Order: sequence, then structure tokens, then C-alpha cells
Amino acid sequence: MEIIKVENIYKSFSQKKVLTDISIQIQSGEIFGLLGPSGAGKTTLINIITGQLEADSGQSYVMQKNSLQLSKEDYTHIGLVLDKPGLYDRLTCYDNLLLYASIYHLDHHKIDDVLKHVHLCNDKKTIVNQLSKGMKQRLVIARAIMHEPQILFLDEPTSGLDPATSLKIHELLLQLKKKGTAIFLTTHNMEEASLLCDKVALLNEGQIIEYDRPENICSRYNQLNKMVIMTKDNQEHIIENKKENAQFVYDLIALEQIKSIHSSEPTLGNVFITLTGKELV
Ligand SMILES: Nc1ncnc2c1ncn2[C@@H]1O[C@H](COP(=O)(O)OP(=O)(O)OP(=O)(O)O)[C@@H](O)[C@H]1O
Repeated sequence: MEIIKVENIYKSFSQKKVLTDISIQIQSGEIFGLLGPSGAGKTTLINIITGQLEADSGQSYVMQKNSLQLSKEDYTHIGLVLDKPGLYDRLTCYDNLLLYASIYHLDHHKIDDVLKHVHLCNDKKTIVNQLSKGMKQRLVIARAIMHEPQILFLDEPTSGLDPATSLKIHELLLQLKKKGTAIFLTTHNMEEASLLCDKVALLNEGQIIEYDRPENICSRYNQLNKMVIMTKDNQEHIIENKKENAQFVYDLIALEQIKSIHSSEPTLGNVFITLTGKELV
């Protein structure tokens, strides 16, 4: 089911064009990544889709409803993880979630379930200002998913976190995807996007310059069409991906000499640099 639809959105602040002709669609159970450098317009687009900001022109729909007409009931199907966590620092993890559960009239057993889900069970009585950055982020995600939203927006969910915590968050997002949640995330991290996202849009100065599955984008820019074979004697063979080289590869396989084969496709990060001349920071 198409759960988010954005059509030809334009937005300026004073004279400054921030978004130009943005169109995207996201289905249930899909992870969509909006990638772009700082100031590209990512948060502005989330604010428009979630009905917190009005576009100058164009339309956006969430669950087939215009973003500007979302009701209180509609918001119970949306989870938000934005850059300002908005946690109560002097309350425990449990009590932060309890407040939220009361607002949403959720059964209190949901709190223990969700704390387990984000691996914070042992810290349920810890006061928020004693948590690490990664633990706080997992608590924010717990709060955003406790009411089992159909759509989850995450603005830079793993920014500044260590690899192990990021991995835990990635696993969590993949579990939610399996359950059918649509996930809209923004990130500067191209590796994260390649790993998680079904589709990504590369946003540069408010315009989408690529919009597709990460592997399709990378293969589109793979002008070299080469592969790198590492053999067991630690020799690297860079060969063109064409039929004249099939026998060479076959012989290596027959001799059980291959240690690894990689395509020499560019990463999403390389594609972004190729298209814009800028690094994604
Ligand atoms: N309320 C506002 N008034 C004026 N300018 C704004 C406003 N909100 C955002 N901007 C400008 O719009 C541009 C895009 O901002 P936005 O926060 O959407 O970028 P971003 O891609 O989310 O950046 P980051 O990755 O740093 O969070 C920036 O130049 C920002 O200064």
C-alpha cells in the first residue's frame, strides 16, 4: 500500500529556495532514505510531510490523507524520531515511556515490551540524564514505536553513535520493516543507506538528483564494469566483466583459488561526489 506520496513540492524561506519539485512515494514495509549534506532540506521535507510546515506548492499525502489535514487519530499511526529528543532528563526510562503511554492510552505492559525490544530492560529504572547517547537514542526510538505506528520518521537516527549501537538500531529498523512499518529516514551515512534502504533519494541543494534502489544507482555509475578477484596467493586481478574473461574465472574456480570477488561499483558516497563535487557531510 502506498503510504506516503509527495508530489512536486516547492518550499522557500524568504528568498531562499530550500526544496524544488520534490516527488517521492513510499510503500508499507519499505525503508526509504533521504540522503543529503547538511542544509540540503531533509528536515524541511519531513516537516512538510508530517504536516508541521506548509509547502509553497505541491501536495503531500500520508495514508492517503493530505498532510495538512492529518487529525489527532492519524498521528497515532505515525512515529517521529527528530533531532531534539524531548526526553524528561530527571525521569527514569520507564517513567518517560509511562507519560507517553498515558497520552496514547496504551496498556502499560507495552512499556516493558518496547524496552525489551530496544535492549533497555536492565535500565528501566535509570534516570535519563545518566544514560549514554546511544541509550537515549534507543529510548527515543522506543517512545516512537511504542504505539506501533504504520509510519516511522527518523531524522539522522544513528548520527554520532558507535558502530555497535548503530547496528542495534539497524536491526530494530529491519524488524519493524518486516512487520510492515514504512520507514522514512534521513542520513549522511551512505553505508547505512545502502545496507538498510529499499530506495533512496539523493538530495542536493533542495533537488532530488537520484531516486532509485541503492544498487541500481551504484550500477548506473559503474562505468568501469570491472571486477576484482583476490586469489588465495593474495594476488589481486582486476578484470573486465565480459565473456572473453569467463575461462580465466572458470579456471580459478576449478583450481579453488578464489578468495573473494568484488564488483568495482562505486559506493553511493562516490556517486554523490561524482554528481555534485561535494562530500556528504
Ligand atoms: N524556519 C526556517 N526559516 C528560515 N530558514 C530555514 C528554516 N528552516 C530551515 N531553513 C533553512 O533551510 C535549509 C534547509 O534546512 P534543513 O534543516 O531542512 O536541512 P537538513 O538537510 O535537514 O540539514 P541537517 O542535515 O543539517 O539537519 C537551511 O539552509 C536552513 O537554514
